[in-house]
Amino acid sequence: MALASSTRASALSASVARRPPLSAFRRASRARHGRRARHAAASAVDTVPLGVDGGAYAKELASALDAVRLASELCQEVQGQLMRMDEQAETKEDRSLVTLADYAAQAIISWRIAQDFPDMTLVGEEDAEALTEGGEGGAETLNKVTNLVNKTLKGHMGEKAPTLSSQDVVDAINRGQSTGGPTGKHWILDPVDGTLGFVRGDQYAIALALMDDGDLKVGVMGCPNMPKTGEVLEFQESYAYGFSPRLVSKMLAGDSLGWYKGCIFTAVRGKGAYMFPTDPTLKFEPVKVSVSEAFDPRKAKFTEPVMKANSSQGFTAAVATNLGIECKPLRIYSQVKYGSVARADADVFMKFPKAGYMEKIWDHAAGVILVEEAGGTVSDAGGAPLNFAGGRYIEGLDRGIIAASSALHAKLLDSVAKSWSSSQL
Ligand SMILES: Nc1ncnc2c1ncn2[C@@H]1O[C@H](COP(=O)(O)OS(=O)(=O)O)[C@@H](OP(=O)(O)O)[C@H]1O
Ligand SMILES: [Mg+2]
Ligand SMILES: [Mg+2]
Ligand SMILES: [Mg+2]
Repeated sequence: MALASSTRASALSASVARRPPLSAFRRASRARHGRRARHAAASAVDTVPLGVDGGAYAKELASALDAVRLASELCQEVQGQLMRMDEQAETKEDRSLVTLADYAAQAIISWRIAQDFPDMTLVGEEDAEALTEGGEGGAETLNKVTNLVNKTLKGHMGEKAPTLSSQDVVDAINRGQSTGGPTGKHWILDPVDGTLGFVRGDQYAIALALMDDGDLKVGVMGCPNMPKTGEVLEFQESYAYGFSPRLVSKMLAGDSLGWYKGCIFTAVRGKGAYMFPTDPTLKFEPVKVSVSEAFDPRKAKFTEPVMKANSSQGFTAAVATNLGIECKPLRIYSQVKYGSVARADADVFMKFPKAGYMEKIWDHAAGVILVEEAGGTVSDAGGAPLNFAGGRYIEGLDRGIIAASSALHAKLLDSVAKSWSSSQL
């Protein structure tokens, strides 16, 4: 299967052709979500667990949650195929990995949000160029992506599910080519963040955020392999398969009771951050999540990217030592790292990419609002908040990204400054 470049902007289409009647989606959504559906006037609002308040963004939160649930299910299926070697990852022109799931998750999320917000704009990681200009291989991939999207919709909506054409799927993916900006509402999407973790059977995240007039307002992050119990993250295992007896006993030591892994996080500006199971049939109350309170350097943990190529692990080790942290780093693929800081599995997150690397807004948007709403602070290495309104990249980023509880953030900033000047000597 040959895949062509995904970097050149493709022709855009603002709408998905043959959109099914909204009422069909709403009826199916109600049927699927059973009892709660009777209380809700608007369609997707029934998907939001009781106690999670979307405030002025209730409709956007509901839509985002439904979209991320669809994509989570789809990704789990593809990860299973990858583990069984029925499918394989491909390499984009920038040498990064891409799978059927990256395309299909962007398509299904884009399509789902557009059902509720037909004029929405989306800053998404993927484009469909490799599927439309990749010759026979591209056509074959597009066919598989389309089948995956339709199968997932059918699983959720039953007979009422629309059948999207390949062109619908291409249009939905390419809607993600927006450059965002400081005015109006823009959705920001990483359909599969941590694709390397995804293909290795490990952690990944479906990361969706809404920015309104330059400020992040909503974040929904699906983490289908994230264990409910934080300390389990330290075990280097294949989260896509069953767990080893050692890990299961560790998980059962918590109060998991049927919810061992699979977490969705939601955050709405001013309304807090919550976690509940990815699997909608598990009826657990949403848990309000908060960053770690006290900082005890002997017990503190910091989290960072797995790959040395993505962040300087030597520099972060120096910062951690300066803070007095003794534990080895918790290296996790994807924005699951932000989730682990938000629910206090880790106290600190750091990422220091190579000089010249431009961070993309979809790699951080959902995670940042999640940590902020859990009581934390996220900034660049100079202490400035990240700028999500400057286009597809985080403009003006000073060196790297750090996150911690608001109290610890000041100390962290100080340690970064000290370690930076000594590393320059
Ligand atoms: N050179 C370089 N430096 C820094 N960051 C890079 C680099 N190349 C890629 N990326 C982006 O990193 C995203 C994955 O981040 P992770 O934190 O999951 O990295 S790691 O695999 O744990 O090391 C990854 O996101 P996905 O493509 O969605 O997986 C990339 O956008
Ligand atoms: Mg990628
Ligand atoms: Mg990413
Ligand atoms: Mg991605």
